[in-house]
Amino acid sequence: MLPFARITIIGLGLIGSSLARAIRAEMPTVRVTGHDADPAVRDTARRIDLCDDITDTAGASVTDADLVILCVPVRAMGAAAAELADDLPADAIISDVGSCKADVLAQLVAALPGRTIIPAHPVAGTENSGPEAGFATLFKGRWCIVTPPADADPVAVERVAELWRRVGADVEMMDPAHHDLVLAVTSHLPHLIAYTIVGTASDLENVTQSEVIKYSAGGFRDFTRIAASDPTMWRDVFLANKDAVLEMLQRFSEDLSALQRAIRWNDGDALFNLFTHTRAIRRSIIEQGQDDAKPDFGRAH
Ligand SMILES: NC(=O)C1=CN([C@@H]2O[C@H](COP(=O)(O)OP(=O)(O)OC[C@H]3O[C@@H](n4cnc5c(N)ncnc54)[C@H](O)[C@@H]3O)[C@@H](O)[C@H]2O)C=CC1
Ligand SMILES: O=C(O)C(=O)Cc1ccc(O)cc1
Repeated sequence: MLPFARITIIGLGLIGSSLARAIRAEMPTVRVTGHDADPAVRDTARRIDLCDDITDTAGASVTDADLVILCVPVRAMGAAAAELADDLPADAIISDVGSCKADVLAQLVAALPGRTIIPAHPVAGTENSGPEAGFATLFKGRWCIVTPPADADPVAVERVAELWRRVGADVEMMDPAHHDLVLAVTSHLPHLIAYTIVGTASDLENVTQSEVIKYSAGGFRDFTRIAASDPTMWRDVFLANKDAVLEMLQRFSEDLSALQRAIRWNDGDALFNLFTHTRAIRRSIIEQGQDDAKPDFGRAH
């Protein structure tokens, strides 16, 4: 049985539009309604026939929904939820796709007290944004981490999990705070490092911009892809997951200082031992057949 019959998607960018496409591809009888705060995004969504219906107000999009999924930047979640609160049916489940979970849960609980809130995070994406960047297969073979509050209704949790399985994701359950720590080191810190290194390279006085572009082979080129990610989305992630990111950044800075010291003092053994260890980690990921599908969130499209 289908987990939901009428799904509303709020925010029709990369993730919202991918979800709309995936639901229509995998569950064609489900009615998909969309809303976005940006009129230009609504126009595009109508032109590309993204949903069965696109509404001009958030309230009109949820009146008969049995699931509402918020796909807006993480610091906009509370405002987006508040806007539809008065029109949300009593038995509707509300979920989201935000990249960090504890702060978003707090926003949703404050905006929708007493409602059934089952947050989730599809660990799948690209550096692109907007309704035309989405694609139906984005979630296939990717993790979706569901982070229900401690007292969540297990039936509601299972329905949300089943939705994500239907669009191809492998579902895991996690505590929101633990999710935020794990993702701080596996996703948020790598983005921060990419933004930093691309900024550093572009600021150098004695290396020209054209040299940076011309010789951006290998590693640096990968960093430029990540550093092209959406500024609004990532500003919000770092501010909403501040504590976990700062904790991981502290550890990273200490490890970077240790490497700096090893280079300064010609400690080849320290460098060799670390690089041997990290190579073994990559190889064990590949042996488990997960190099493309799970831990590396950055599959290029
Ligand atoms: N981009 C990625 O790779 C991934 C993003 N996420 C999460 O998904 C969410 C959406 O990200 P993207 O789709 O990439 O962003 P996006 O920038 O492509 O789309 C966001 C959309 O939300 C709309 N919006 C903003 N505030 C709104 C409001 N109050 N009401 C209605 N619409 C509003 C914007 O107009 C925009 O069209 C974020 O919370 C992000 O953390 C999760 C996994 C991967
Ligand atoms: O494009 C990439 O490399 C990503 O890392 C995509 C991504 C961005 C944010 C998420 O919360 C999950 C996945």
